[in-house]
Amino acid sequence: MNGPSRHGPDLDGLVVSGEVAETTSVAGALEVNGLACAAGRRTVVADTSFTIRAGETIGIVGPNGTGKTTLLQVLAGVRRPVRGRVTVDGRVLHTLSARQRARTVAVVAQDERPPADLRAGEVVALGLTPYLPPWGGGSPREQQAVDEALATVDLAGFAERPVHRLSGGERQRVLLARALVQNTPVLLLDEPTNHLDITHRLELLALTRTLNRTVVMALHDLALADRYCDRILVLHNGIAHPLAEPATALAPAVVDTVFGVHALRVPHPETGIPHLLITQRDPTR
Ligand SMILES: Nc1ncnc2c1ncn2[C@@H]1O[C@H](COP(=O)(O)OP(=O)(O)OP(=O)(O)O)[C@@H](O)[C@H]1O
Repeated sequence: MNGPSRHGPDLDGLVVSGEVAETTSVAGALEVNGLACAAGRRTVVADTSFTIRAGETIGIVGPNGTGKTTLLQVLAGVRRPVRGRVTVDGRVLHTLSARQRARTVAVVAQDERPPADLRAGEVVALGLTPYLPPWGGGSPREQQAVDEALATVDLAGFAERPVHRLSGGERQRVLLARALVQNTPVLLLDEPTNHLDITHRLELLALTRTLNRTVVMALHDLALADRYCDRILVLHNGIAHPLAEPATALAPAVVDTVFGVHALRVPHPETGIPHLLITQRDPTR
């Protein structure tokens, strides 16, 4: 993905139909207090409290069905918590209007499928909706924001391509571009590397660290979470472990208990940067 500016696409001061998209370099602090989340009738994450600093990249990991998506939906404000509350920069998320929320939190859901008859550029432009008056849109400035976002995710020139003619990975990157033009202080990504080839997988994770916004993402690949996240939240058996730096959150004993696999943190032979090596419990297998 092509070297983004500080905010991904350059939306600083973007004037959209008379409104200025608000950008604040230090926004996006998230406070979670006594949160309990349920899927259907079942509480999947109980009594969780943590604080995310503005600009941090946070990974949520846990085995299948432990509540990563459910927690992200609550952090996005689209699912109500059973108990507790989420605040973003001091404002209680679930009391915000839909428009205010859409200016605060952008989401790329798991396996999201935009309408097949839209073009890629139209999908990205949906991210500008929170800044538009009714029936607004389509100005050259907005088109420029869409084109810049597409270039950021390495899809320059794809604006006119119908969504049904995109590959799974290209569609995933279009959805990320939509979230980038939304220009929110908080970005929530549910398994964002699904469908991506290894190049775009690594580029996406590197990109999240250059956006100067708070990124919270559910990830299955523990080695990538370890490498690219400032801190990690591990979900297991209905509880969230304390939010901690990767070396603590994914210590070998924790990985063994939660995932039943063997973890070893080894320095990369060329760079010396620690990498998490995951094998079955019997490392010879
Ligand atoms: N609408 C629903 N009604 C009842 N139970 C649900 C509903 N949606 C999800 N669940 C259950 O809630 C639990 C948490 O689901 P969730 O999708 O949040 O987990 P996850 O950690 O994201 O899983 P995965 O890693 O498989 O994507 C699972 O046991 C799931 O079966």
